[in-house]
Amino acid sequence: MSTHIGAKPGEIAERVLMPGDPLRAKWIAETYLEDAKCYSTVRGMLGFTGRYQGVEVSVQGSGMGMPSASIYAHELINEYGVKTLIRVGSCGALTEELKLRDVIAASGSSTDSNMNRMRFDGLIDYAPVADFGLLRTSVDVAERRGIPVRVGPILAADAFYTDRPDLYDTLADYGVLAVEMESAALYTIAARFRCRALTLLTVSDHIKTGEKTTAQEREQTFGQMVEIALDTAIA
Ligand SMILES: O=P(O)(O)O[C@H]1O[C@H](CO)[C@@H](O)[C@H]1O
Ligand SMILES: O=c1cc[nH]c(=O)[nH]1
Repeated sequence: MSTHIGAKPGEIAERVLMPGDPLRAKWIAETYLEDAKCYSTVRGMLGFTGRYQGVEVSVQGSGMGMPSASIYAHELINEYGVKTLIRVGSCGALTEELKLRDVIAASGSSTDSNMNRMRFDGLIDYAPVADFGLLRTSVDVAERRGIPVRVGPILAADAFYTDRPDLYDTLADYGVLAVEMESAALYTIAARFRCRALTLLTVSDHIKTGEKTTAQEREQTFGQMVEIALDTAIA
């Protein structure tokens, strides 16, 4: 096992879906994977491997925020040989062009996190981006399934609760669609270790209208996003 994942070598597939919520990981495994087996319960951050349309796929909870997600992405890639990571998360919409439950494919991820400033010595504003092949496949897959997907940039924020909602409006003026808390770190780590990463999101909250889904809905009802992620993972 690695420091934070209790799997033996070979128990994790090369393709991994990564929700923040470990119970969403359980729901995905139980709903979509054949012969799903739990390979890790360390810290309650559940991980499962099973088969989707005959292909081995794993689902690993990553926790909330970039420090937590970075640990799982790093260990999955460097200790378990994972090559493809697709985050399946919830997000807050920053623009009224989006509504609750819309699905987003995040082409790029701005961030207020200091993690990359440290990485690049404060000298470069690195631009974390999705793997183009995965992004393109996800759009094709969604089209085939008849699921509308909005492709565009998002914000990966350190804080869920902000004192600066005005910055969200400014970002929306620059085309940023939504806010979540992991994608910039995921894209950066995947680039660093030459893996492929994509973030798919479902709008769980609307920052402009105040509408929101329940915790149970965030855990168990974002099926369209998961179906796009699984089809993309095995393509
Ligand atoms: O639903 P998940 O994947 O956890 O994603 C979003 O939800 C959490 C905040 O509620 C953060 O992790 C954010 O990125
Ligand atoms: O990070 C997140 C996730 C969902 N909704 C938000 O407002 N922020």
